[in-house]
Amino acid sequence: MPLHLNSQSADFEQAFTALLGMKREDSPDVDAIVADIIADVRGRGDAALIELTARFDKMDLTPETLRFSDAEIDALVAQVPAEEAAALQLAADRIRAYHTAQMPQDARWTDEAGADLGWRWTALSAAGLYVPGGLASYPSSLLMNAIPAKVAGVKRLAVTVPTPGGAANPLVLLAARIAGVDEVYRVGGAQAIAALAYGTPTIPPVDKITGPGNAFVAAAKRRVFGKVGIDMIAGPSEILVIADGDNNPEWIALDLMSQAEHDASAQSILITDSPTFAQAVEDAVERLLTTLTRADIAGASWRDFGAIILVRDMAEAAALSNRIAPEHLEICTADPEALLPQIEHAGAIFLGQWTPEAIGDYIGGPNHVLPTARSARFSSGLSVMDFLKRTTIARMTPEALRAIGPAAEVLAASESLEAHGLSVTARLKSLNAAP
Ligand SMILES: NC(=O)c1ccc[n+]([C@@H]2O[C@H](COP(=O)([O-])OP(=O)(O)OC[C@H]3O[C@@H](n4cnc5c(N)ncnc54)[C@H](O)[C@@H]3O)[C@@H](O)[C@H]2O)c1
Ligand SMILES: N[C@H](CO)Cc1c[nH]c[nH+]1
Ligand SMILES: [Zn+2]
Repeated sequence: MPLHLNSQSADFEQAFTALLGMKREDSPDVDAIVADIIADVRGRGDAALIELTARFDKMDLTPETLRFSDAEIDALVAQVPAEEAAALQLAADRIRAYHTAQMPQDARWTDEAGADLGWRWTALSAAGLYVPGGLASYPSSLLMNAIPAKVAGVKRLAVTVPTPGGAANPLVLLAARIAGVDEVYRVGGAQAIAALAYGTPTIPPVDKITGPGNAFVAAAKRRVFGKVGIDMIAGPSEILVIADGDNNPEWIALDLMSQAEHDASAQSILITDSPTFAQAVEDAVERLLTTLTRADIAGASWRDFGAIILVRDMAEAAALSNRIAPEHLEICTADPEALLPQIEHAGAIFLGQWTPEAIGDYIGGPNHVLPTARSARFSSGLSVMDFLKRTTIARMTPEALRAIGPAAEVLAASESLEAHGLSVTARLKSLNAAP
């Protein structure tokens, strides 16, 4: 049974705070292992990659076979059924269009002092994308990471994917091809992250690493941060549905289960003002859990981390949602647009009963790599901005320097930084000396 909370009950605040503080991830002590793996890859390059891949992925590689050849990618891509290829292509087109609209503008203007100011955006030179191996690998996640990078203008994009026992997912290779990535390596885990960050003779280093992975991958990303940029450390998936009583309980139950089936540590929460509807959704979930393929995972997630919260009205629902700051928020009310301005913290918002969260996972256009574990309070989902840098630009004319330079001299003196002040003074003197 999921947790049941009622905003009117005396112990609500205590129970809700406990819900917010729930620990949903094991953090096994992998850091020492990862530190050794990174040092090994830095020291021995490809030889370490080959040895670690034989140990962890039961696969024999040579420097020549670390990278998928074009012919190997062709052969795998040819195995993908036409219907799946068409769906992946449509997803890619829509994700590309959405992220193209996201591109920020350069700016340049002259202010009242005559100073020419602005900024410009430029892409990272090279990015690395980690794609988790085995059954956990999602071709949709490859598109969600690679397409924003391409749209931003990243010239080189390298993908690493473990292929345990030699098995590769053809859809992942097709997704790479559709996204325009042809540099794909058969390495995984901390060794892949180390190779992307520090480079080996076969894998040139990148500037930023994105993509999800297990505890070893996450620990390695934390360790290489600083040497390279990283996106975020994604936690188990979350969905919060705010729904009034005028919804189909079966649909809402499916939406809750759509994230529960990702991971036994995922979290699905329903907030509603209707006790009858709450009961109907709970009954619908129980029915679903007798048929869903991944009922074991979804059931564990619902039982251990699921919650149903009864509130007085939708304003209260919005306030609680803001405290939860969910990765995904569905607003299934008569007028979702009316509630939207009250929502301050959510990774992605889905409005109305015709917008199941799964549309956002695959085909809507927005990115599905989103902040989890309440980090939507201070961060956003993956976007073109993750692959761009903003550089400021300033140009003074003599008039502008005359107008604002003296204040710089004063501030430099106040910080006892003589050369700073003199660099302005020298120019002002030359201006004053000019006939
Ligand atoms: N979009 C998403 O957020 C998303 C998508 C897919 C998967 N995931 C997550 O990715 C993870 C997939 O995990 P996975 O393990 O199947 O694949 P993975 O690719 O993350 O990890 C496989 C690698 O882990 C390393 N490894 C395994 N055991 C090790 C050990 N004892 N010591 C050192 N290294 C070891 C190996 O190098 C192996 O190649 C899951 O946690 C899943 O939740 C998230
Ligand atoms: N919902 C996941 C992120 O929270 C992304 C995903 C990939 N495939 C299906 N769903
Ligand atoms: Zn999903």
